[in-house]
Amino acid sequence: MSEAVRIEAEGVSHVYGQGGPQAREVLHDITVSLEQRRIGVIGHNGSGKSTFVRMLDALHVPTQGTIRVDGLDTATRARDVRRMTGFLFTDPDSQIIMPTVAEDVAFGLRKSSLSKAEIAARVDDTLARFGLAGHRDHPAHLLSGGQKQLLALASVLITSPRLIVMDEPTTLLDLRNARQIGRVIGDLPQTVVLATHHLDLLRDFDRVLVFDGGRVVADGTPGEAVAAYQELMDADPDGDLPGARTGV
Ligand SMILES: Nc1ncnc2c1ncn2[C@@H]1O[C@H](COP(=O)(O)OP(=O)(O)OP(=O)(O)O)[C@@H](O)[C@H]1O
Repeated sequence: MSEAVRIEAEGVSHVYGQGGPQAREVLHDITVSLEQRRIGVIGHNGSGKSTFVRMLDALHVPTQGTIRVDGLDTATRARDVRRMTGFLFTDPDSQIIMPTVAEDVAFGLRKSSLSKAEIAARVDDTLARFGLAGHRDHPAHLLSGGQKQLLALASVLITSPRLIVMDEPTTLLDLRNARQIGRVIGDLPQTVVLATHHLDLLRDFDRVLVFDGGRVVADGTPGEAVAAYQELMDADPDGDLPGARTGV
């Protein structure tokens, strides 16, 4: 197993629409240092989870403060950070690039030094692992929502990134496929950061951050974090709550 990728956020704030009439600060002065292999991120809808995890792949850069991934400042070394990071979006349509399922999975290897035969073998293995072998030549956009999420994960994993960041990757999945993703995540040798409302996926995680109103309000084991999250909900029963889904 490779060493965990260290992630350091120092005084990180983020404003959407900075300078404009709609400017809004949605992350406030976050400082955390993460060196575990499995990091969960939970919190209410709109609490800032997506904004934070997107920063780990330099999709957003902080308006104040710095994020370092493996020592690289995401604001100045975005390309290097992206090279080591695989990002899984909630909406799989946003990352399906190629017409067929097999072509989409192979896309990530287009710049590798592998031969055509080696790429084909890797694609076949990956499709089998995600239950997509029977859809090899299927138009990717015609898969079901859940199959598309599996395809998106397969396409990210085939490139073997050192850090995998996932933003609610199980929203469209049925129980069986959500469990499958849970197992896949459990077996990954890489560092994983997972933002999710599926709290059960985090059961074996090393560390879970709880976001509320753009701040990290709790940080601990999955048990501690989920308890803190439930306390938040109890304290604000009329808030805009996602309904913590369990049973995955
Ligand atoms: N591109 C954007 N422009 C302006 N505001 C945004 C943008 N993206 C997110 N926001 C706002 O930032 C705040 C945090 O959103 P974010 O998506 O990070 O929350 P979240 O915790 O991931 O929510 P959810 O659980 O619903 O996905 C929200 O109030 C949201 O409306």
